[in-house]
Amino acid sequence: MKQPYFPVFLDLSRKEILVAGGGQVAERRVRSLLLFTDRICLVAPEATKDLEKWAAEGRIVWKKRKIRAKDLEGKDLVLAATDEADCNEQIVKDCREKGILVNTSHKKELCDFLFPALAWNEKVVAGISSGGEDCHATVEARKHIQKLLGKDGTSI
Ligand SMILES: C[C@@]1(CC(=O)O)C2=NC(=C\c3[nH]c(c(CCC(=O)O)c3CC(=O)O)Cc3[nH]c(c(CC(=O)O)c3CCC(=O)O)/C=C3\N/C(=C\2)[C@@H](CCC(=O)O)[C@]3(C)CC(=O)O)/[C@H]1CCC(=O)O
Ligand SMILES: NC(=O)c1ccc[n+]([C@@H]2O[C@H](COP(=O)([O-])OP(=O)(O)OC[C@H]3O[C@@H](n4cnc5c(N)ncnc54)[C@H](O)[C@@H]3O)[C@@H](O)[C@H]2O)c1
Repeated sequence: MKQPYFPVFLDLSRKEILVAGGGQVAERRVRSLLLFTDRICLVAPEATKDLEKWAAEGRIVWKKRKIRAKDLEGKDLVLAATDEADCNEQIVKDCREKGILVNTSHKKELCDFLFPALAWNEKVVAGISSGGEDCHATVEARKHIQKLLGKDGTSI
């Protein structure tokens, strides 16, 4: 790894999270985040079936429209996951000005933090990263570690 990233384990229970975009990447990240918090706000004109379901169940708040700068107010952690690079980059810029930690799914160099793959059981949570260099290696490692932890970690 050229630049390994230091893993931190955040208490998300009092943090406000914003996810911009409602596609496959956003769904995967919300699925992971729902293990740790219910303070998730999604902003996207369209969303996948599972995201829609979580919104209907009240597990996340869904603002069904394009992102606006005002949506960042009061947020602690932001994930830009739209399919519009310009939009993601504007979100990163706005977050930097406001001192909000930001991740964007389209360009690792712009991320304050990387989104890990997760493996877990009742006692242990593992976050896995290749430092952004090889997502496939990360997925393989996640599968091995989940096996060691002895539980199917794919469902919430
Ligand atoms: C682990 C996981 C977590 C999650 O997303 O939940 C995750 N990516 C996963 C899957 C995945 N990623 C990609 C594909 C399509 C591959 C293909 O096409 O072959 C697939 C497979 C799929 O989607 O099925 C492509 C891709 N990924 C990034 C870029 C942009 C770039 O590299 O600059 C592009 C090109 C996008 C484009 O083309 O525009 C960037 C990032 N992806 C990260 C995390 C962060 C570093 C993780 C690490 O350090 O290893 C990092 C750096 C930043 C971030 O996003 O935080 C999850 C596996 C979950 C699991 O199954 O366990
Ligand atoms: N980091 C990763 O692991 C990874 C993996 C695959 C792709 N990607 C990148 O992530 C991007 C998103 O991937 P996807 O598969 O989820 O895309 P997708 O096309 O399935 O979904 C895009 C979503 O963004 C929403 N959107 C578009 N403009 C918006 C705006 N202005 N405000 C709010 N929401 C908006 C759309 O409504 C849609 O819900 C891709 O374009 C690619 O660059 C990253």
